[in-house]
Amino acid sequence: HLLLSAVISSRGRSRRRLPLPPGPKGRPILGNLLQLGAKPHQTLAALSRTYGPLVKLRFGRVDVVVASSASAAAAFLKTHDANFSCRPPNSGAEHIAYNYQDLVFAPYGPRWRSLRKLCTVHLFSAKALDDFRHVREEEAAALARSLLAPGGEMGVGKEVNVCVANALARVVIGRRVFGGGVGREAEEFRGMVMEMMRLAGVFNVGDFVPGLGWLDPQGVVAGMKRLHRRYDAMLDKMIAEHAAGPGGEGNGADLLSVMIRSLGEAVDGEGGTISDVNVKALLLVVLTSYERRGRTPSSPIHPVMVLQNLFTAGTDTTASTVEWALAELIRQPRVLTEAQVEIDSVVGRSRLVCDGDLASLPFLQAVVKETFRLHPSTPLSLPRIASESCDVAGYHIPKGATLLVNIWAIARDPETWLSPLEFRPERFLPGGEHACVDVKGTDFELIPFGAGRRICVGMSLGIRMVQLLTATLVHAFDWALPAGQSPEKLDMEEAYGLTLQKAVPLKARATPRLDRQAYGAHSKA
Ligand code: HEM
Repeated sequence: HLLLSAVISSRGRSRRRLPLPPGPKGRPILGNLLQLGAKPHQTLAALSRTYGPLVKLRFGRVDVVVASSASAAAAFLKTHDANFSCRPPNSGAEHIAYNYQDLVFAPYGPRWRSLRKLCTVHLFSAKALDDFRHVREEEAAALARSLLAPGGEMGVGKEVNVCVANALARVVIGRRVFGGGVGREAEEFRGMVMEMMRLAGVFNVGDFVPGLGWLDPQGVVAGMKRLHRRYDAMLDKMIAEHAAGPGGEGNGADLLSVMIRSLGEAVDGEGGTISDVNVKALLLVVLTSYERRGRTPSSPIHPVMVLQNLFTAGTDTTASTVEWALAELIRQPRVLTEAQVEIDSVVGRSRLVCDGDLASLPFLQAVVKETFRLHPSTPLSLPRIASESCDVAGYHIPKGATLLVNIWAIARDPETWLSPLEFRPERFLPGGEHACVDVKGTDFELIPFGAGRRICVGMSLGIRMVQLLTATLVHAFDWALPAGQSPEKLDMEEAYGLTLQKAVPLKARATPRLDRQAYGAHSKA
């Protein structure tokens, strides 16, 4: 047996190593970091036009491979997914994610699995989505009512953000967070999430050239530390209010209540159960300030970390997708009218859209898919790391390489998409070129939520929320741009961050188009 292994391994050694994927030459020390520019997803897309769908770069000391076609993405996220199921170390995980103690950055393993399961069962399963549908409907109705208030043009993104944050908060901590709509607190929260996404989107020199980390030339680490303190304070307040008792949904079905109840069964980093954890004591620890940094990977799952993940990953992604959808529809009045006609025919004009209507609105669903295609909220997905070296599509991928999947470029690939830059929902309708394509991680030409083991955990909720809110805005209002702005000239420029914002926030005037009483009622007649 030993002899056999020796023969196999010597054969492995003597086999010629495949070449690395092609890519531009980098500079000394920083490699290709300075070539990324202000919109790395666009720069990387341009590089893939020169070098092909698999490009190799070097950021400081780190090898980076970028996949920019559906088949390259499938090779990594399907064929080799197990080897790419961890995320690379980075300053964000250290300074913001409580030293990797969260769900987004946790190494693939038992702790990650138990966190994911907890969230899936209580928030994102079909049953959980059903149990909380009234929450989404009530918050969508509150959004519609807030838009009724007279007052000229409004920032659509801000309004939607409050709505999404409240809907999420009700299922996660059992209460709304911004009772008063767009106000100081809501603005501050949104600012924090946007700052987090901006900082997390920066390719931080210190992550790639450890020797330069102390200089923090882009100010990323300093910014993250500042932000971390503000986040901490906000989450502590949320948890304290939760612990203070009644006033929330009241039935203890929210995720925080569930987590507090189930902490005793939580799985630690080594795969064992922590059965002797006193839940009450743990909650107390949360409520009094304590040293969170430097916790070892075997520490128990902590509610704060998961809450932070869910609020950060769930609000801006969802809200900015709705903002992009509305901007596209305002730009193309024909498509907006078609969506309104469809919803009117199913819902009428005497009530708002409800969750149960969505399945009967194929055109609206196609509008949402087309928005996810052109404006995926995390254009470079979230990075993965090669746990071992491997061969992909005829190239050698070294161990420790960072994988970036350019889901933005894939969804605009002219090899796959007809008139890729046109907003044309019909492509997803029966008879269209992509009639059977969905966004759920199996059709690699459209993977706004990523794919494979670490696909977005909140995908089911994200899709429902974007559909419901887009449908509500389209059905309940006619939309007009501020005087002097023409729809076809609407600015659609992108501002890069971990999430892709509209560089110029959409401002528009909403005119109600339903019966007055509809804005207070959303149940099926
Ligand atoms: C429009 C909506 C959304 C989009 C486009 C989106 C996109 C993504 C993408 C691309 C990833 C990386 C997947 C990968 O590595 O392959 C991700 C991960 C994640 N998303 Fe989302 N997301 C959305 C909404 C949400 C919501 C509503 C939540 C929760 C409330 C959420 C929570 C997460 C978490 C926790 C992860 C990390 C999962 C892991 O590492 O196991 N997302 N998302």
